[in-house]
Amino acid sequence: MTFVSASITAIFSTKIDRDPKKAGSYGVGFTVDMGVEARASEKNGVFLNGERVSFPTVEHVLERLGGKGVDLRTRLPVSCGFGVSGASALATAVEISLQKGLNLPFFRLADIAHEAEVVNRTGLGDVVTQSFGGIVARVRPGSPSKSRVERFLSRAEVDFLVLGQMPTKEVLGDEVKRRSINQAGKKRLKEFLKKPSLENLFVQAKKFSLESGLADDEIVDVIEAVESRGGLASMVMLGRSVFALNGKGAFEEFGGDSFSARITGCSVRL
Ligand SMILES: Nc1ncnc2c1ncn2[C@@H]1O[C@H](COP(=O)(O)OP(=O)(O)O)[C@@H](O)[C@H]1O
Ligand SMILES: CC(C)(COP(=O)(O)O)[C@@H](O)C(=O)O
Repeated sequence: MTFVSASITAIFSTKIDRDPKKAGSYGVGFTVDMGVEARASEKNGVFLNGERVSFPTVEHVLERLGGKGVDLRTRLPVSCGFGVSGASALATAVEISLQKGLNLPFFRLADIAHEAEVVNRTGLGDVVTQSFGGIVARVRPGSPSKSRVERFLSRAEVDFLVLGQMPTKEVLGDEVKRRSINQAGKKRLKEFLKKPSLENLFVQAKKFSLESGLADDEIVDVIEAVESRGGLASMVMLGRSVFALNGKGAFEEFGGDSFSARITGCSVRL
């Protein structure tokens, strides 16, 4: 079994390129001790929590490595900003390599998972965050082997509230949205790096979610409710979800599913 952490993006700006190795994103995200477990399978195709699904990002990895099938398990919601697609792609790449005795270097597998994400527009920087682990600032975009990151370790429990899905493909395909995302994302990454504390991550992330236009009224209401009780909160990119420090009490007055997870520096486990 291979486990790969969820990746929660707080701030990002896109770098689109025809070459998947050069495409990616700048930004800041973090990994937690919840994620996706993958097991190589003799059955053809992708199974998610026991059900056969269409998952082109993972199918891309299977094809590239000559794998038959994979059984994925997760308690995380899909398409809600937790980088389930990136975790699934990376965990599948590691599993298939082990099953087939390919002995490929880790960063070769990570680059294949990144390529699968970029080609299918299900993510840009998640696999980079997941390859390194912790609080990861992506200062040079691209595939894991080409990117450059600043990595910070932090001990914290983060609360999450999931209000709904936001298909990554649609947002990344919208040029107008991309323009405001990129403008805000570059600025907020710079401001985070000036003081790379967990608290400043929340401050800059909230500004990013407002300036980029990605946070809707309900998301803003949740963030403000957490703050009014003395916590910190921002929006999970890209999903209708919120992450918070001391958010549990405030979450109770809203619908949606909530759970908590710890930040981890160890994002890939066998
Ligand atoms: N039940 C499902 N609901 C939504 N997407 C699914 C489901 N099963 C598999 N998928 C695949 O998962 C991908 C989710 O990718 P993405 O929108 O990037 O979400 P995430 O934030 O979880 O990475 C979809 O593009 C789709 O191909
Ligand atoms: C924010 C996003 C572009 C998408 O993230 P997700 O919806 O979780 O796949 C991510 O890949 C990033 O570059 O930081």
